[in-house]
Amino acid sequence: MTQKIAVLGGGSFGTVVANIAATRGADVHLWMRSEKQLQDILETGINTRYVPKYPLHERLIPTNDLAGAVVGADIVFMAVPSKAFRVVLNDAIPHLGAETALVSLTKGIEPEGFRLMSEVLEELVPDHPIGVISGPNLAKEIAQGHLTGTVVASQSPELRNQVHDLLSDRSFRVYTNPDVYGVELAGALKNIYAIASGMAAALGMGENTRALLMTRSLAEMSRFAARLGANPLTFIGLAGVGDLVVTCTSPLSRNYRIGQAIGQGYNLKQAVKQLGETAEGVNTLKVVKAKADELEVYMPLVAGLYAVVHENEDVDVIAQQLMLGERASDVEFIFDSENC
Ligand SMILES: NC(=O)C1=CN([C@@H]2O[C@H](COP(=O)(O)OP(=O)(O)OC[C@H]3O[C@@H](n4cnc5c(N)ncnc54)[C@H](OP(=O)(O)O)[C@@H]3O)[C@@H](O)[C@H]2O)C=CC1
Ligand SMILES: O=C(CO)COP(=O)(O)O
Repeated sequence: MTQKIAVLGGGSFGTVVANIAATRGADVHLWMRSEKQLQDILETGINTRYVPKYPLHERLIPTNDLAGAVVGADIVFMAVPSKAFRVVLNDAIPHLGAETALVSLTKGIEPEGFRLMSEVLEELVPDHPIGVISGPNLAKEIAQGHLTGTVVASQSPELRNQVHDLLSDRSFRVYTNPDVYGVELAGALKNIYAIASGMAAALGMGENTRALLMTRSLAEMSRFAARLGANPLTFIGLAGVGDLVVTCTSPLSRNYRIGQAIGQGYNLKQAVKQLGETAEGVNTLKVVKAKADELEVYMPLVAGLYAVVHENEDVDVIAQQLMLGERASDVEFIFDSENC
């Protein structure tokens, strides 16, 4: 039987995931709040605002009727920014079927209570199968057909297989992982370091410096994640290293572009306005800085970036302090295991 899929959020990632599912034979309802955007897609067959030049499959039905999109859906994919996640989910809940699975595509953290999106799902729809998707997935590259790998994480093997079968195609490879928290945390945290990398690029860093920054970012994010109970090994997979590499090197990443703009001398407000799209890392930086302070986790890159982005400290001064002040152990999990 043909699956019914709902994707809530008509931005760049929601649109490409919806289109892949439609191309794979599902009936896909792509919900967006904007009437103007809906009319544009109905007229042109393209989401010109978010993914121009990407023709949408005829099985993809754009809509702004949330109830109609969700009713009878086998899977609901949540593709709105984290700040809108809870509100949109609450609106969807009365229309969910008893068996409907929910999968988050969102890479952010709710500030109140430091909740990841899977935790919001667990809180609000505890009886439904839930999962997350994360990985090196620049939406615009997926739209161009570049070979891409993603990770679906869920504690339900059935849901992992269902999403794998739904979305796998010649250019989109789906890998699976049971570590929901680690996969999701990696996707949220790397946005912070993408901002740092964009900033360093604007300041003229060399390739040695880029390698240093990315490797120390990985050390810092896995240290934080391990403290919160995630499996640090998840961070060497696609959702960790993979996503860190792509967002720390590509100007297609919106977080990287925020960093670039700040490195060029714009303030945060100007950088965000110029971007005009979602850059989750700006808020994630705030939330993670507060959590790291609370838990006393050593995160010098987060602390330095926070000072520049949110406290207007001078970027050159902080950049110098950062690398000079860092602790000198390379792979600290080795030291931990040797009890040094
Ligand atoms: N783009 C990418 O390459 C990837 C993005 N992600 C993650 O996916 C999530 C969504 O990002 P992305 O698609 O890129 O974002 P975009 O900025 O491209 O689009 C955001 C979408 O969410 C909608 N939206 C925003 N606020 C609300 C709200 N309160 N109620 C309803 N709809 C709302 C916007 O509608 P409107 O246009 O009306 O404002 C728009 O359709 C983020 O967490 C991001 O980190 C994950 C992997 C890849
Ligand atoms: O998460 C992404 C790629 O995997 C998208 O990154 P940005 O949100 O920085 O564009």
